[in-house]
Amino acid sequence: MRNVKKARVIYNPTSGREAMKKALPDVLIRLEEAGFETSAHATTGEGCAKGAAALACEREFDIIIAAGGDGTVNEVVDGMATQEYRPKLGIIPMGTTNDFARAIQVPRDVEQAMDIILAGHSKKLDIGKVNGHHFMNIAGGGKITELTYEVPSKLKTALGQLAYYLKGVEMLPSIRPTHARIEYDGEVFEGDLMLFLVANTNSIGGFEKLAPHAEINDGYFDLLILKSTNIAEFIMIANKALKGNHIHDDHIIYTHAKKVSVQTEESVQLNLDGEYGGKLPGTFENLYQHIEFFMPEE
Ligand SMILES: Nc1ncnc2c1ncn2[C@@H]1O[C@H](COP(=O)(O)OP(=O)(O)OP(=O)(O)O)[C@@H](O)[C@H]1O
Repeated sequence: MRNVKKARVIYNPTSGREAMKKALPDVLIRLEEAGFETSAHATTGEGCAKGAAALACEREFDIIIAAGGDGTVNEVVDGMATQEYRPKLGIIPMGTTNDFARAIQVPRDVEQAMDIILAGHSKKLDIGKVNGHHFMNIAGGGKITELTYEVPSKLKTALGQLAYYLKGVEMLPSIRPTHARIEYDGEVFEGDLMLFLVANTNSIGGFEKLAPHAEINDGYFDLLILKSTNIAEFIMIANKALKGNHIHDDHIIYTHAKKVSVQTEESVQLNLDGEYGGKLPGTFENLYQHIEFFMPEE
């Protein structure tokens, strides 16, 4: 009997104003027409996409398609990362934030995203791991990064990314530095910092130039440490960051690293791809070319 290839679509029915509910039949038809035996899994809440992705690996699907926002892609990657067999992964960006899709040049258009998957060009990309969780874009900590998930998700949906910034500005006066020790590939920073970021891509919620040298398949993170500043300096550096000019500032350490260990005296939350990711301490490891993604040919 002919060996038919199998595709599993894992989608968040609530993301992007429920857009996938309407798009799903066409997605399934296109996959079937391309020769895939296709099935779909609608997520029901937190952790669901992770479990579905792990199962699709165990059942040896040929491809997985994650349809949703960064949260859904993160869960799918997290579910796949610990599996021995990992199918190729396609993305249909549907969320409020689709930073990772943007990083790999997958447009927020179902037809075009499907064109990319069915064209079949794929690339093995790095992902990050910390304390047993995985991330594709960015991990970070420090009082400022704790802002992002204090924005209620309803507000996030209604106002999109603007909500992050409004909340950020409102919170600025309460941002304090944190004492930390960071070891990165044999070097050490010890001192007060406002935030640290461990970036895998340069696509970070509107700040496209925050980690301007980040390459997604080189086995390295971009590590960015913002040392202690006052509010005026902080705003000045944030403005520079919009253009990528912050990396030469005296308050910034910006370098490459494969492995980064962070310890803090006080309790600091971790942010993984924009969501709460547990607490420090943590050791960030770059998993070199760990997952193969469908993406446009360069
Ligand atoms: N059926 C569901 N109902 C409610 N929440 C869900 C459902 N399925 C998944 N989720 C939650 O949605 C999160 C991912 O959202 P995703 O990133 O795909 O979309 P989004 O539009 O960016 O979401 P948000 O507006 O919350 O940022 C998952 O981590 C999960 O907790």
